[in-house]
Amino acid sequence: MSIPSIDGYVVTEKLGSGSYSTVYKAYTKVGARMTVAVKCVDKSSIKNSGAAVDNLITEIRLLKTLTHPHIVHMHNFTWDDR
Ligand SMILES: Nc1ncnc2c1ncn2[C@@H]1O[C@H](COP(=O)(O)OP(=O)(O)OP(=O)(O)O)[C@@H](O)[C@H]1O
Repeated sequence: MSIPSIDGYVVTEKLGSGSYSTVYKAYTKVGARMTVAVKCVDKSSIKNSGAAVDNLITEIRLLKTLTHPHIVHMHNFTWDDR
């Protein structure tokens, strides 16, 4: 996946990748430049796998609710065409 364009963020480099995702380093455009990790899941990579879609939705649902110093905090979630 090429470096994605994401509203509100300047994406600077690739940090790593998982089974269905690529994670990028980015910072917020507005206000203090908060550095974040942006996890991008390519829809085409999961469209034929019901289990992968279920896992993704579970991950999003859990990360929305979990607050713990040893668990990464999800600030934002969005869909786009890809
Ligand atoms: N918050 C983060 N900060 C820095 N690097 C990260 C962060 N989150 C993920 N990464 C990097 O991106 C890689 C892939 O992240 P991802 O969350 O998809 O991994 P995973 O959950 O281990 O993969 P899988 O989906 O295969 O289980 C990680 O191994 C790590 O190198």
